[in-house]
Amino acid sequence: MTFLEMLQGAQQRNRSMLCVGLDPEPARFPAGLKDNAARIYEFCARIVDATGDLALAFKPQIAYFAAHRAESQLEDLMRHMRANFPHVPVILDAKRGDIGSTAEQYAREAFERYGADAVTLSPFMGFDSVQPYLKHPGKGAFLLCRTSNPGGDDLQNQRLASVAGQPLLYEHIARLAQGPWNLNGQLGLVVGATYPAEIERVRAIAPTLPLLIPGVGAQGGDAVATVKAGWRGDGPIVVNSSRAILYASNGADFGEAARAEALRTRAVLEAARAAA
Ligand SMILES: O=C(O)c1cc(=O)[nH]c(=O)n1[C@@H]1O[C@H](COP(=O)(O)O)[C@@H](O)[C@H]1O
Repeated sequence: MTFLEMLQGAQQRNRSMLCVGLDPEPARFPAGLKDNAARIYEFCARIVDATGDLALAFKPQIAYFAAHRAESQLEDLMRHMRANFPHVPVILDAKRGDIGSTAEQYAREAFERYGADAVTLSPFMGFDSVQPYLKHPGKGAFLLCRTSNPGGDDLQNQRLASVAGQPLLYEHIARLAQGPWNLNGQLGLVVGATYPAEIERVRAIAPTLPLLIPGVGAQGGDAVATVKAGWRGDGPIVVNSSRAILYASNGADFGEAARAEALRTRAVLEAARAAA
């Protein structure tokens, strides 16, 4: 099964465009787990169990595990997600980008060590830094295109005078990903929910690619505008929310609160899709 087929299957089964982001910060854990990096797995597994039937995808952010020397907990979590929610794809948010020989190792880390279904990548170093990931059949790769942060403007909104039509850099990335770089249909793009006009522009250039769209929830992106700008029947959107779900409560009811927030966000997204 390809990553795209897996996404489409989860979308239909869970009636969801919501990606639950797993960015565990022990300092924000509830009492009993708080400040204890040895409990990262436990915290995340509770969130996964509370939201797995509502999610289109899960997205663990690798830095939140590595910073606490918690890679083995991430391995356990990947196994937990696979065992309990085998139909929900897992996007490892690693934002890698390096020369081909090193990229081969990063690809093995994501797909073989952690067993991820897809990974996030920076396209900054060009196609040979992306290609090693495409040698893993059925796996997906989301290229950073128009990111959700304000500093995304610094490079992504620069005009490329040397390219026909003088596109902005993010438009050029979208064109490459929809066309010549997408050898086996494995690519998608990352576009921030904080910039709906740019989501619309990317969707026009890349009508069929899956779009990973972070920025609703804690970053204040507009979920309804996001769906309106990005959703097409043949181009799925994966709308990520991390902190708003993870820390919906800092009490013992954090799992229930995460579920309530995931339900709420999923409903907003689905209503916007029905109206689109
Ligand atoms: O690639 C990403 O996931 C990503 C790209 C982007 O442009 N903006 C962005 O916020 N992210 C990630 O998405 C998550 C957003 O988290 P919240 O703001 O807590 O929902 C974090 O893990 C970010 O690293």
